[in-house]
Amino acid sequence: MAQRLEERILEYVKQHAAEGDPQSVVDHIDKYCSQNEWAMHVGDEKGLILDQVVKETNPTIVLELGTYCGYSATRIARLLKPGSRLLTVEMNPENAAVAKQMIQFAGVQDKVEILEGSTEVIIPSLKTKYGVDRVDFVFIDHFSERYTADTKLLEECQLIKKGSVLLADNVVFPGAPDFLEYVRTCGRYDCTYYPSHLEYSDKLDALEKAVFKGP
Ligand SMILES: O=c1[nH]cnc2c(O)cc(-c3ccc(F)cc3)c(-c3ccc(F)cc3)c12
Ligand SMILES: [Mg+2]
Repeated sequence: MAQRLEERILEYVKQHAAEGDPQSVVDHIDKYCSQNEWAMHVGDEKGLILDQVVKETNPTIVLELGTYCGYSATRIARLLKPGSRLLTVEMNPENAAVAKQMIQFAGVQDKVEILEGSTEVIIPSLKTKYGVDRVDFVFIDHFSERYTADTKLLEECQLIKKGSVLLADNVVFPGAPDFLEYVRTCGRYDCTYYPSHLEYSDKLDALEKAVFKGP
């Protein structure tokens, strides 16, 4: 029995999912975490909303804050057109190691780059170190306490331009009240609220979409 929950999830995927099939990886993570052990992936219900927003945005450069096991990176990458990239930031090295293997198994490694470190350090280095000019879509799913500061950092670093889409998980549970307040009142975002449920649970949760209108 693997020591860590995240390693048990990876093991289950490797033994049961179809290698090279991102949908199969996503489905098997959902199966394991709804039937065996709860884990904090965005999940299947909120995942369908994520899919819809990714499809309508059709992004070339995606930034994800909070990789965890690579569930949402796999979910997003499976929808990206050829030549597009997903950069995902994870500060926990053990989770990053699991995510690397998960993404490899799913066969989306050519589209996904895992950046190990904290967002406050990595975001300011995206232009210089990772050759990013702008990001078209940001999935915010790391720590709700960092949502507002990192959103302001994306603005200050001029990484988001008119039309860039932010989508934040957990705005109800655990909740991100200052983030909702900021994007809804600063005048620079068009916001949409998507009520849903906490992954693998009947607790209420929601996603917030914030489309940048420009500085
Ligand atoms: O931290 C999270 N990052 C990204 N997504 C999360 C998510 O989708 C769900 C949860 C979550 C966990 C347990 C629970 F009862 C309710 C919600 C968390 C989270 C919150 C506080 C914690 F202390 C540890 C985990 C995160
Ligand atoms: Mg989440």
